[in-house]
Formats: sequence, C-alpha cells, structure tokens
Amino acid sequence: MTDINLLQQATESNSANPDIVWHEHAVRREDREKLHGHQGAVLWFTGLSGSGKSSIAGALEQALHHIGVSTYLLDGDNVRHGLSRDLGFSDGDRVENIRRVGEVAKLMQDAGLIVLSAFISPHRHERQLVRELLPEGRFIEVFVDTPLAVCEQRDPKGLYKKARAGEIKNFTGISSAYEAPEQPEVHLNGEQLVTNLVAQMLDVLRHNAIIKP
Ligand SMILES: Nc1ncnc2c1ncn2[C@@H]1O[C@H](COP(=O)(O)OS(=O)(=O)O)[C@@H](OP(=O)(O)O)[C@H]1O
Ligand SMILES: Nc1ncnc2c1ncn2[C@@H]1O[C@H](COP(=O)(O)OP(=O)(O)O)[C@@H](O)[C@H]1O
Repeated sequence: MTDINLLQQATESNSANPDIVWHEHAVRREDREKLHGHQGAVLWFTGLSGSGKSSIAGALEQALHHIGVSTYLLDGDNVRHGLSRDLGFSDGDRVENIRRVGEVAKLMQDAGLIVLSAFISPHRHERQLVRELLPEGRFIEVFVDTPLAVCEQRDPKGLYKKARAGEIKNFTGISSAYEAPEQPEVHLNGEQLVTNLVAQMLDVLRHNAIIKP
C-alpha cells in the first residue's frame, strides 16, 4: 500500500462510522478568534533535516508572542518524544506521524491559535492531505529551501554523518526521498539570516490578514 493510501485510509476511518455524529458547539472558531484578536492558521514548515525549520519557526514564534499573538509550536523532535513516540522513519510511520500532527494542528487553529509546525514532512501527498483537513486559506505551506550540501555541512546533531556511515537507515535526503513543494505559499531561502526570514514571514501574515497590520 502506498503512503497516500495509508494516510487516506487513516483519515477516513472515523468518518466511515455512521454511529459517530459530529456535534456542533455554540462557541465557534470566529468567536475564539475575536478574543485572540487574530485568525487561527497553520504555518507548515517543511524542509530537510538541518534546513532551519525549528530555528525559523522558533524565532517567528518569539516575534509573534512579543506582539501579543497566541501561538503554539509543534516541533518534529519534540512530538516524537510523546504523541509519536511509537513511530520510526519508515514511509508508513512518517505518514502516521504527519496525520496525527495534521489533526492536532487543525484542532489548535480551530482554537484560534497560530500553529507553527516544523516537520520534515517529506511527501507532497501527505502535505496536501493536511491542507485539505483545514479551512480554505488557513494552511500556509512554508518551504525552507536549503541545499542538502549545506544541511549536511551544518549537521548539528551528527545525523548526516551517521546516515552516510550507514548507521541510520531511511535518512531523508540520503536514503529516503524528500519531495520539495511545487507551489508553496512561502518559499524561504534557508541560507539567509533568520531575522530576515522572520521579517518575511511577518509580512506574509499581515498581507493575508491573519494578523493585524
Ligand atoms: N531517518 C531519519 N530521517 C530524518 N530525520 C531523522 C531520522 N532519524 C532521526 N531523525 C530526526 O528526526 C527529526 C525528523 O522528524 P520528523 O517528525 O520531522 O520527520 S517526518 O516529518 O515524519 O519525516 C529530524 O529532526 P530535524 O533535524 O529537526 O528535521 C532528525 O533529527
Ligand atoms: N538561516 C540560517 N543560517 C545559518 N544557520 C542556520 C540557519 N537556520 C538554522 N541554522 C542552523 O542550522 C542548524 C539546523 O537548524 P534547525 O533549525 O535545527 O533545522 P531543522 O529544524 O530543519 O532540522 C542549527 O545549527 C541552526 O543554528
């Protein structure tokens, strides 16, 4: 079964149960957004290991927090300590990881938060399915475009070295595929200064009326 089939099957499994009925509640997303003073949205950072996803998302979260925006940062390494601690790096496990994170991100944006997610999320189809989970305009795909050679040079955790030595299997970019986004909402040059990239992201959020000018 392909990764797209696995994700579709997992996403559809509950909606196929006729005994589970959606319950609409009185307090709506719009009401929660009014309290926050901004829209809920998911900023979906994708890129190779070492491309700068966590650094950029972290610095952007600090900048947003500073101006009173309610945020939450979902980070690949951290989520794999809890919610996805049972998962590894096979295609099937990555599909399930992204499905779980997509559902969590959806709930958090429904709560009115700006969610910053920093996962390699290497497959186009999985990112597309997360996009489809969210209301129109609330999924912003951010491609952190850093050449493999630069990521490998940075190698802050020594993982590329281990992958090249054959000590880690299925390592993205080395022995497992990374499919770059074709039409991301935002295309960041991961070799620029993090402060410049944060400024670029704040412009995007203002331009899309997610936060106030
Ligand atoms: N085989 C393999 N391939 C890629 N990455 C690996 C692997 N093994 C461990 N790591 C570490 O796990 C982090 C990536 O986890 P993600 O949850 O973002 O991956 S995925 O989206 O499910 O593909 C990734 O973190 P980042 O470097 O922050 O991207 C790595 O530190
Ligand atoms: N724009 C950048 N320019 C130079 N170095 C960076 C930049 N962004 C991140 N780094 C460095 O690259 C390494 C990997 O960054 P990290 O944010 O952990 O990437 P990822 O979350 O994609 O694995 C870290 O040592 C970080 O300090």
